[in-house]
Amino acid sequence: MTATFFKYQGTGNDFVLFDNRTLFFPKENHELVAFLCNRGFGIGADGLILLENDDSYDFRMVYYNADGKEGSMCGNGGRCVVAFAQFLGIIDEKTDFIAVDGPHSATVKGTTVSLKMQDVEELKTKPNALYLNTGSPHHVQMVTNLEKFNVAKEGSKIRYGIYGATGSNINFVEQESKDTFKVRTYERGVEDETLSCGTGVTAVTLAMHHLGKINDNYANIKAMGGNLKVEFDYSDNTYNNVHLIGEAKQVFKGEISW
Ligand SMILES: N[C@@H](CCC[C@H](N)C(=O)O)C(=O)O
Repeated sequence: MTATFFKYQGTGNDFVLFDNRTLFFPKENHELVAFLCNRGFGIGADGLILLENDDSYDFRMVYYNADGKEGSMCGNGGRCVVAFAQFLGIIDEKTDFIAVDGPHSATVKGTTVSLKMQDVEELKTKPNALYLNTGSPHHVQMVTNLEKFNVAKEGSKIRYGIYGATGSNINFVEQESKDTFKVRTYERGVEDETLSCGTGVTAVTLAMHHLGKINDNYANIKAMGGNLKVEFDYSDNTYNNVHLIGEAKQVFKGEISW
């Protein structure tokens, strides 16, 4: 069959998107998803997102990692699917949608999307690191000289060595100033470093607050593919009103046959 696809990116985390409101996409064909995400043989992306109808929300987001398997929540993908929903005329500037980790609200202003993430209660201490779930599982580790750090090698070692078959996304972070952090992420399901990871920079921000490295209720994050801001409130040992804010852009539209 031949289908129209859209390519979006959020700070360099890139996705193939399909409007699947007619449910045409063969969702159980994981080899097809991996092919579409393949940078040599397919369209090329870190993940694939289906926008579908939902009875209770504006739309449903279904997310697959580049390996073809359905993933946990994708923060940058969430921002991209909100921009896509606006492009399709499903929403205006505000939305409530449903994803694998539950409901999300979001607002769009120009190309900037602010996405509300799940509340976070539990941060686990690991040797030299913290582990938390922001919709996806994340290991957060501070390093020095992040620019020279071998993220792919060290990330893969930790992802398989510490977290076993289920795995985790692995974030390396270096503080640049009072409220600004540089972050590089090894993504599970891509099994490589990506240019940015939304649930990852969210996890980094909450972890940095937990470690007393942030005094205010926000952090500016410099990912490899651009800048993001994470805002949050903290009360009763819970991080709530967590927002991931940054650009999400349509890159191109095309047709693909399989
Ligand atoms: N790129 C994503 C994270 C996607 C989820 C992840 N790779 C997983 O399933 O573990 C983001 O922006 O949050």
